[in-house]
Formats: sequence, C-alpha cells, structure tokens
Amino acid sequence: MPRDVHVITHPLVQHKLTLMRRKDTSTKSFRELVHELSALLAYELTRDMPMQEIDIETPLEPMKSRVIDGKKIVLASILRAGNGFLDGMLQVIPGARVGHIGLYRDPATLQAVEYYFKMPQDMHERDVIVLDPMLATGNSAVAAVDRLKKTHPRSIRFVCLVTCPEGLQTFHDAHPDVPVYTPAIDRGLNDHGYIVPGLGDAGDRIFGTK
Ligand SMILES: O=P(O)(O)OC[C@H]1O[C@H](OP(=O)(O)OP(=O)(O)O)[C@H](O)[C@@H]1O
Ligand SMILES: O=c1cc[nH]c(=O)[nH]1
Ligand SMILES: [Mg+2]
Repeated sequence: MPRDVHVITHPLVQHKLTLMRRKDTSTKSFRELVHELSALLAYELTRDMPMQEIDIETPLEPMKSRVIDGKKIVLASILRAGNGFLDGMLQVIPGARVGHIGLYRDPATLQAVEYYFKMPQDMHERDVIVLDPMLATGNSAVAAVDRLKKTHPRSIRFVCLVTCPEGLQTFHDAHPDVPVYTPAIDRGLNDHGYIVPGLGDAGDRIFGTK
C-alpha cells in the first residue's frame, strides 16, 4: 500500500460511514451524513496546516496567539459528488476559497473527461484540499490533480470517503507527493469499476438521481 495514506479511524467517522453505506439509507439521510462527516474530516485534514502568531488582547492582558489563515485554503471539489463535502467543510473553515473541477467518468472506458475548471487566483500561495467521496480506479483523481498542478499550488491533499488498493496505487504512482485522507480502504473494484463493498454511486446517492 502507498505510504502517504491517512486512514481516519475516529469512531464518529466510522459510525457515520457505516450508515451511509447501507442501501436503505434515504437520500435525505445520506446528504445529512455526508454533511456531518465533512466537518469531522476537515478537522483531520487541517491538523498540520501552517499557523501564524498574532497579537490579541484577552479581558486581562495582551498575548500572542495562533491562528490558521483560512483564506489560504482552497476546497477543490470534483463535480459533482465532491460538492457534497462543501457545506460541512465550509462550516469549519469558513474563510476557505472554493474551486471546481468538472469531471465525469466515461462508463465504457472508465477514463475521466474534463468539462469545467475554475480555481481562485494566486494558487502558488494556497493549500488545496481536493474533494471527492470516491477514489475508485483513481482516473478521476489523477486527472484532477494533473490539472490542478498546472496552477502551481503551495500544497495539495486529497480526501475521499471510500477507496480501494487499486485506486490508491494508481493515484500514488501518478502523484506520490499528494497525501490521501480516507476513512476506508475497501476490498477492490467490480467489473464496472465500482468500489466493493463501497456505498454505490456517491453522486446519485447525494443528489437522488437514481
Ligand atoms: O476513481 P474513478 O474510477 O475515476 O471513479 C471515481 C469518480 O466517479 C464518480 O464520479 P462520476 O463520474 O460518477 O461523476 P458524478 O460525480 O457526476 O456522479 C466519483 O464521484 C469520482 O469522481
Ligand atoms: O464505487 C464508485 C465508483 C465510482 N463512482 C462512485 O460513485 N462509486
Ligand atoms: Mg457518479
């Protein structure tokens, strides 16, 4: 298994992911759960973000205290399922900028096809968190980060809900410098490139399109 994979084992994260996996979980519940999980994932993802000291005054005296520069963080959502992470993460990192990478997976070839790309300016001074609930074959994640690297961000990390060994290997071979954060590494892929046991089609489950 690639080295730079952070498995998020926190019981609250694991519990909510279990509920999301169940096939009888409704669209409404699925969306609420992804929202709640996003905030918890943001907590893990920002654990080692750069901080700066600023001067403040408590009611008793002045002091130096540390803050994170939220505006330097870019949440880069891979459309459309990545959008499911946005609201929950923005609740925790309200100053974050948001970028969009429009990609869909061709069901026949399983290759990623780009249809949209929009990032904030001055990417060289920003830390990017790429959002996509599913890292399956890894083709979408590789294409997204290929494109993102052309904007020269200061750092990139990738977060998903579920992945598998094949996807992690493909991603790591292409982008060994990009850490992956995930609560689950499942058994593998089926003949249609779906993660098994997985949770099904994340986009369809978030947006109720099937
Ligand atoms: O690792 P891969 O094999 O590339 O598969 C993962 C991709 O497939 C899904 O998106 P999909 O193409 O279904 O688009 P959607 O989000 O619009 O539903 C998912 O959200 C990932 O982006
Ligand atoms: O398991 C998978 C694979 C690709 N896309 C999904 O939404 N789920
Ligand atoms: Mg989909």
